[in-house]
Amino acid sequence: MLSRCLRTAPARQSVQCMQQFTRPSFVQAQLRSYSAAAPGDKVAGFKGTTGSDGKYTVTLIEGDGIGPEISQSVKDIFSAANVPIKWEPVDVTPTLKDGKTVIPDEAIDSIHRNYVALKGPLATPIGKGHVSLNLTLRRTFNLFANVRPCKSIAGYKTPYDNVDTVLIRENTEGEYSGIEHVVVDGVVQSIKLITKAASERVLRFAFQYAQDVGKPKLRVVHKATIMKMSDGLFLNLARDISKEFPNVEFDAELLDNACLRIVTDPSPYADKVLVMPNLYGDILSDMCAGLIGGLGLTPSGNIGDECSIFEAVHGSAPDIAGKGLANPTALLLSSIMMLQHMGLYQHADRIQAAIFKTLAEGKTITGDLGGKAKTHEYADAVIKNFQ
Ligand SMILES: NC(=O)C1=CN([C@@H]2O[C@H](COP(=O)(O)OP(=O)(O)OC[C@H]3O[C@@H](n4cnc5c(N)ncnc54)[C@H](O)[C@@H]3O)[C@@H](O)[C@H]2O)C=CC1
Ligand SMILES: O=C(O)CCC(=O)C(=O)O
Ligand SMILES: [Mg+2]
Repeated sequence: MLSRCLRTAPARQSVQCMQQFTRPSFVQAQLRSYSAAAPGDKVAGFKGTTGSDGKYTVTLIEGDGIGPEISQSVKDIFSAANVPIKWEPVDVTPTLKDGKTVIPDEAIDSIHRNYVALKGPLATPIGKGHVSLNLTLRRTFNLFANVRPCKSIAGYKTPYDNVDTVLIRENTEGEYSGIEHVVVDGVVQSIKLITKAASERVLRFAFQYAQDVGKPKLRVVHKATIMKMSDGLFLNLARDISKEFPNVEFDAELLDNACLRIVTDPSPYADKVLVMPNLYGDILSDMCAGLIGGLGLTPSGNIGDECSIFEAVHGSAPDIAGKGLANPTALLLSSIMMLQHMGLYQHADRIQAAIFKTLAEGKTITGDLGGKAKTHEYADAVIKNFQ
């Protein structure tokens, strides 16, 4: 890719091309070409290295609610598959420092050290209490792009069997900036912050992603008719950056229309990557999950230049927590994205094949999919399906 960039880019773009080249390996990983990770090897983009035991260390945040149950499934399956990683569990229970919510230094240091983490869902109190730890982690590590793929599961019947969307959500600002204040009693203001820097960063990532994964159409989902300045800036920057990617077809669609059209007929979205400001990606990704069978099935990757954190799209599911009812597939598929990011393609492919086989058989699936299996029974079935 670097040589292509240097060949085709005008001088003013060469710095950008270098930045593209140093983007995390997740994009390249999605090409699914196998690359062996030997002890000490450096996989392009992912900076972690194996220890003397030949294993990578990965930070594990088990999370709240169903988090420990679904994390256990990932641990059991990885252990049965002999994946060469060691988990480093960390506690992210927040503390107050100078009036601000902070995540313990040990957890932050662990992610900095390992460059990669798998995270269970973290609950956020409604209306008051600490700020979202999920957002805090994304901001702390500058995880600027949240990649949320959503694909129909073979054998699991839903109204459409051809859903294949990839949403890339700006992950550090927008409506999630958390800048809110009382203007006068009874009037509050919440600021949607859109910056050129953060927008350009996620847009370039999205164009590059679309090009690399063979979905060479990028669509910006926006509401620049109403938010003329904020979404307008995002959209205009996308138009400008599209000129750097002549091989990627670019267009734009209003958010409300995109919602209507995806639920009416998802097939025109299968050859595109969608990129959008933060809140739109949050909502649209839950909506797409609904089309394939629910939140128990959709993974995500929070991608940064240094570190990346992989997590399910769903939350802590307090309604089913502690009962062994949770579907661990979403976190498992997130861990597959993580393995691809780390260059461990063979392990990723093997586990992924076993997951899809188990779901397609339909004998040992969890209650959200109409089955009767407990979380651990489903995990055991996945292990039995290893080739
Ligand atoms: N990235 C994260 O860590 C996220 C955290 N949250 C937090 O999670 C908490 C609960 O949020 P909710 O709105 O209830 O959303 P939720 O995603 O936790 O649950 C929504 C519905 O989906 C079901 N569900 C979710 N995951 C499932 C799974 N793996 N298997 C089977 N069913 C599953 C739940 O039982 C519930 O009926 C909140 O405190 C919220 O702030 C919400 C979304 C993302
Ligand atoms: O942090 C939270 O409480 C919710 C985050 C969320 O919904 C998401 O990341 O999709
Ligand atoms: Mg959400």
